[in-house]
Amino acid sequence: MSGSSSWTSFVKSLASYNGDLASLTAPPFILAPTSLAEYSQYWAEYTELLVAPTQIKTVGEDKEPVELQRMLAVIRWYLATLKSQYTSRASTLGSEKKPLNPFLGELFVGKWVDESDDGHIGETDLAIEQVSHHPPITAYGIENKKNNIVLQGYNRIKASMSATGSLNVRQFGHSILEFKDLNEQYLVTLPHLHLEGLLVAAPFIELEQKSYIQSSAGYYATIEFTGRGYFYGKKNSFKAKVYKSYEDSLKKGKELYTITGQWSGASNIAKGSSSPTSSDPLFVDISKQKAQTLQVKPIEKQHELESRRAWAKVAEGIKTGDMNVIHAEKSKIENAQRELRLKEKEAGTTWQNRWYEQVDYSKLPEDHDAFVKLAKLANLSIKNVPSSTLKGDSKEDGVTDETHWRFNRAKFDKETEVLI
Ligand SMILES: CCC(=O)OC[C@H](C)CC[C@H]1O[C@H]2C[C@H]3[C@@H]4CC=C5C[C@@H](O)CC[C@]5(C)[C@H]4CC[C@]3(C)[C@H]2[C@@H]1C
Repeated sequence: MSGSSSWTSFVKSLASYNGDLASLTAPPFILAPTSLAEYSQYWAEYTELLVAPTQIKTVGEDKEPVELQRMLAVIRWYLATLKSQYTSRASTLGSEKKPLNPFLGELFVGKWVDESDDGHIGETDLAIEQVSHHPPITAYGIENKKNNIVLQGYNRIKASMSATGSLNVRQFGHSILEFKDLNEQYLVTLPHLHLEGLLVAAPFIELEQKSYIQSSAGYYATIEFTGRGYFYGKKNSFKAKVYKSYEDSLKKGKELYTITGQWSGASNIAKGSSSPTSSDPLFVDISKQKAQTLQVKPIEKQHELESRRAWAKVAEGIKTGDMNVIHAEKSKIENAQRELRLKEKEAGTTWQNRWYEQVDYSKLPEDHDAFVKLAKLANLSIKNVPSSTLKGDSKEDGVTDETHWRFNRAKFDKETEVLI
């Protein structure tokens, strides 16, 4: 591996890693020429699967309620997002890479056009904003007007090195998926992950523990992740269990369905609590689904806050492996940011978020939006704690903060300068 000596010294620096990823000067070959702000596009690369639940309106031949069929279709979409989120760099760049650290107010917008043969998907628009720099928080809003779908969420991570040299990453945030014509919403929480292969300069992600999906129709799913592990096991493995409600998940044998396989490939489904085998019906084969390419304006047409324009020179330096250019161009961006913060401090102002706002649920009625109701149905904490934290879990003890980032769709729809 080129630059293995610089990697060795880099790995040594990991030993004193203090949790702030930006503090690490990783060698060029491990740097992605992409800002972390872009990563939230992975929530909607499979627009066919994102839209599919809204196409289910009648009871199927197996007489399953439409809401249950839609829950299964949402789980298919969720699995596809995992493949995008956690394997895209490995499949395009050869391994996981270190993304650029977004600056406050960095924007990333784009659209997926309808590639279906009957036009049932319509256009899907993406609006990402780096809403916080300390700590780094990315908020995203995805709109599919034709089927009246809004997907919004935000992401923050806390990273730490493990004694065995892998990077443990806990995620904060969640996604809220709304099918407005059906008056149906879903709360989707995030898995924890760790990066293996750091010591051999070929890092890749494995998901771990659990994430949850709660439907406003009551259906509740747990998705448990296991990696290659020590015993025989395929990478990217998961087991999903679908219940009529959270309460049913506490009782033995109440699974409506069990789904097992690889979230990046094929999975099978069986009714009830028994784990399906490959002779059971195929649930989905994500590797056979087509991810769509996001359409992003050419850099010369972008606003100065837009990610690919702002980072263009740094990205060029990463592509040519020129550490001097990377350092010089990154410093320009960082110095400009320091200047901005200084001016704001002197003027007694703070940076105004553009399309997102912090919502403090402790000050709002429960039915302010779908979040509190869905979290309660799923016995999930509404506090600002790591995603997928259950209500009453030790992580939330003492935390009083109930603020979360929310998409202000009206502001985005009124946007005149940063256009898709
Ligand atoms: C340990 C320090 C270091 O720089 O090591 C370099 C190595 C490439 C590993 C660290 C970086 O690995 C990257 C992977 C990134 C996650 C990938 C996907 C997602 C999903 C998305 O929806 C939210 C963000 C998230 C969790 C990324 C967070 C940042 C990660 C862990 C990068 C690490 C700095």
